[in-house]
Amino acid sequence: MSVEVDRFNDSDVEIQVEQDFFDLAVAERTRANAWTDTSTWSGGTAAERRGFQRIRDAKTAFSDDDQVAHGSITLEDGETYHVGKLPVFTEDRDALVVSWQSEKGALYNQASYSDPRGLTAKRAIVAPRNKVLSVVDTIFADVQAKVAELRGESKPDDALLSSLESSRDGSMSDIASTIQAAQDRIIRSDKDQLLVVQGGPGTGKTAVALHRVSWLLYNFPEELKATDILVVGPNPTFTRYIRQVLPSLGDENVVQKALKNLLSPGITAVGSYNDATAELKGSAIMLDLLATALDDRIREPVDPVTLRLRNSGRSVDLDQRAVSERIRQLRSEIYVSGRSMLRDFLVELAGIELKLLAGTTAAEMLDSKALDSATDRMWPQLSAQQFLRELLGSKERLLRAAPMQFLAADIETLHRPSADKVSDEPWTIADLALLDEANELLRGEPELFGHIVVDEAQDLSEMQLAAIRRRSRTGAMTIVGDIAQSTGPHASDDWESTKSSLSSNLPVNEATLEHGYRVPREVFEVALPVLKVAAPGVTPPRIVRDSGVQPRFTSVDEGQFHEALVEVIREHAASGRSVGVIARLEQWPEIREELKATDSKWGESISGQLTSAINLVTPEDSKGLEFDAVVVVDPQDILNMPRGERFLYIALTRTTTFLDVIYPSGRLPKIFDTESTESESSPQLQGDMSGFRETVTEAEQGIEQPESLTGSHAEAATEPTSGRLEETVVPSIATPKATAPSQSTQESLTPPAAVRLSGAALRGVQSNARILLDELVEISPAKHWESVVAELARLIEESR
Ligand SMILES: Nc1ncnc2c1ncn2[C@@H]1O[C@H](COP(=O)(O)OP(=O)(O)OP(=O)(O)O)[C@@H](O)[C@H]1O
Repeated sequence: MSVEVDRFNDSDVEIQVEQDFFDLAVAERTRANAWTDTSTWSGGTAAERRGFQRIRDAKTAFSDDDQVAHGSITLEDGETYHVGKLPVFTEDRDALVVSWQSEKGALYNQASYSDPRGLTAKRAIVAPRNKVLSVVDTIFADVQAKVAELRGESKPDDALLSSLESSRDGSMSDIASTIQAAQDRIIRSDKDQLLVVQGGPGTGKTAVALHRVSWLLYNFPEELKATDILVVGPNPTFTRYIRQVLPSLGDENVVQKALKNLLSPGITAVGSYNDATAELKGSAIMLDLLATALDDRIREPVDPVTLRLRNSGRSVDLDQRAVSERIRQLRSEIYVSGRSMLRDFLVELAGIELKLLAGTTAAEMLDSKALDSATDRMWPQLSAQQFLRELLGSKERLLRAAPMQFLAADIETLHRPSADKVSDEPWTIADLALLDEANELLRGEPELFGHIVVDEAQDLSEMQLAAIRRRSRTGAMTIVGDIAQSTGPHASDDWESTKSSLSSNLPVNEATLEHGYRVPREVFEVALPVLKVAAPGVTPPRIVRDSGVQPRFTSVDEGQFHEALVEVIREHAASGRSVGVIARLEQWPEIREELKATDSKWGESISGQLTSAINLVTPEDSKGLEFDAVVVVDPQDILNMPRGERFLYIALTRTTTFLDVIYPSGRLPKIFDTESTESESSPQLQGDMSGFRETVTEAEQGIEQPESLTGSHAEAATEPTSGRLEETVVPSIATPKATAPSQSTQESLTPPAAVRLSGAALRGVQSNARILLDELVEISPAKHWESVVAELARLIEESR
């Protein structure tokens, strides 16, 4: 049996020891940064050489203020190693700090309750700008690890908790210092595979995928350069949101692109969701249609081919059969090369016919414009846009190219009148993948990458997956997403079609991330009934933390809706929170008006730019993003979208702490009905918090009506209500489903006032105590509970 105990080791001695170490390491790092040439050094292990190389490459990525190490590990033999983002060596090439990507550095994140990986302890070090403020020691001893192992759970440590509770500023940060063991296994799994990672909202899929990129670059420098890796995101807003993570790990120059910019750079798509056309255009059957349609543009001549000669009224006739024969040979070539070879052949044939005088060439004698037009008549010069426009604009062309399985109705679905000019063509998101395929048929392979990461991959059509697959050199990819958040016209209920669209001869593996880090328990309880309807087959994430803040539901009279909404938004912004206001685009004009009227500044997801304060976000754009506070505007409106339940689930799970749901009076969707949802409990939530989930009895239910909107979440946090929804009514219209405070088990664990623990320390104690309590309750009959209580008291005392 083993137990993990977190100790806040605030002793001055320990802090001074660490400070001395930090001073030395910072000095060595500065000295190493002054080197201009490390190439002459060829000694040491491969890992050390990579370390040196990395120091040189990362010079621009790290400032002197960057924390030189985020923790340390102590091995069973007593050796201690500090772990940081960048290795640091002394002049004698001793490693002072090992990189988190190295084998030794990995142990810091890999060690867990059930598997300490040969560590006796690890220490998290808080040292902003390299000034050591505190250290937290995790001691791996026998009893508690066994408890955790039996429960199959991982308890968030304090470093993780404080990272999760830190406020967000509109762009994602790295997690190198708090990677969890299960995440670490995915980050370091085999390079040569197609790896699909499924995980609920906030389980760290994006973070894991990006850290995997960093790990690959560190460990396979010969095979993978930063420019060999492609990270594909769902839209430019998301790409902007994540773009700082890799540079903050020292990895600049990785290509990070939104799908539409990858497929057809420079073309603005006027996207359409969920219509039959998008669905058909996304299906793999379009691959056949496009190939046949392009081939159909190549015509064999029915008469001799006549070419005019330069500066004379004369021409030369070429044998129609010879030209046709050559065209048949060239059809299998890439389109543009085939055309160029045909043109060369016409010149060659003309040379034979013309019986050239010595010193002259056929190319000189032929009129080049006439030669081009003759070639064009058989093999037209086409851009991808021209080809697709002419195909979609002609039922005859579509009909000739249609594969067997096509119905007449499919032709109608695809057909659309062409715009007057190619540049005016109203391309849709679905067209971009068709243009990409057309480009490949016309010009051959696009730029290839050694490893491709795709985020939010659950929404991709077969055509989009084909476009990604063709950019992969070997098929090695990391694909992350959540089936429950799959919403487009290609929404699927499993990963099978994704795997088969992307597969190569490399192994295909699927991994799952189970723990939800972003969303606190209070919020997930609200999202859970929505998930059950949105994706009944999907297992909910195991939520790792409570925030102590209850979600707030606010009903407002129609006439005052936007005024009240903006008041809620401004309340969050005034507290320095990043705010995501998730509303359908149709609602935006009125929200904008009201924000303007109150002199507020805000960012908009449709422009791709988020701010660290107020942001207007569409449900579609909200995928992958997160904020300190989320305001969901008129949930019924979101439910009315196609796949509305999934969009609502996504919207509700974007917050790290505060959730406001605001709706016009009488429009609270039934899905939030507390009575119908309260009776169904979540096995996952129970699994995580058994014995601690607050249940609301009939007697406890009541109508709580705070007086005005000024009641804040912060107040709710200091005086926790155990009801599921905190409901605010503006103006004073009664809403039926609010609940009154009840005594929660969490409250009963609060230590006496004399024990002064920081918030994170207290939660650490409570969390340890909970695990132990559950375990003891399970194995002890009720008469032994006295000893359980004594054990709790001891734990609290020990953690002071
Ligand atoms: N080990 C960790 N340490 C610290 N923070 C973490 C850890 N794992 C995840 N997080 C944080 O949790 C949040 C959610 O992570 P991320 O965006 O990667 O989740 P996701 O699974 O991609 O979510 P979604 O499905 O909603 O896009 C981020 O703020 C991330 O930094």
